[in-house]
Amino acid sequence: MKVIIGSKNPAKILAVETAFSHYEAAIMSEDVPSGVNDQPFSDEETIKGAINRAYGALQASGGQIGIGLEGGVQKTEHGLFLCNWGALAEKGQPPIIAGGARIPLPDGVAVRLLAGEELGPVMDDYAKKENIRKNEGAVGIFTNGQINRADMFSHVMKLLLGQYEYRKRG
Ligand SMILES: O=P(O)(O)OP(=O)(O)OP(=O)(O)OC[C@H]1O[C@@H](n2cnc3c(O)ncnc32)[C@H](O)[C@@H]1O
Ligand SMILES: [Mg+2]
Repeated sequence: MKVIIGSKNPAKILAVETAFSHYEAAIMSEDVPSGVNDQPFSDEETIKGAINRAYGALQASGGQIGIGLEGGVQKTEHGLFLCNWGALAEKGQPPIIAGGARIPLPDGVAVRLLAGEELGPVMDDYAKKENIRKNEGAVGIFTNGQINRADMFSHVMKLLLGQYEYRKRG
């Protein structure tokens, strides 16, 4: 089985590799457009990004499965929350979709996103580190390392793969 991830982000790639570790799967990655804003601002937009990446990866490759993982934020009455979504695409089938863990962002980060900045660079600036988005992620910083970005996307991947297996059972 050939699986293509629609991103070159190492945290996303690690999550997909971990999820498929019990499969005889060749895992590849391709930088495909999400078709949404670089900083998605709702669950709806983030899901669309994940689906677009999944089908984009499938089309780019001739593989059997395309995976799209997308990060965004969602406004709530309790503040701006991180949101993460995943999609699994198979040719001729509707997408399989799953959501990830969510936590609120501190006001100091939220105001900058609301002013139009992207979370990736804002996080590096806020935490005085580099490439957080490719490593522990915002979720890793604000959970004191309890859940990093790959862990969080690994959970999304299990939810996707489990639904895929259930579909295959018929
Ligand atoms: O290369 P791609 O796959 O695009 O990976 P990305 O890190 O940009 O991730 P997304 O496009 O899925 O995320 C949308 C935006 O949110 C940022 N982002 C999302 N989750 C993050 C996290 O946990 N830590 C830091 N930045 C994050 C990211 O840098 C983008 O600005
Ligand atoms: Mg991005």
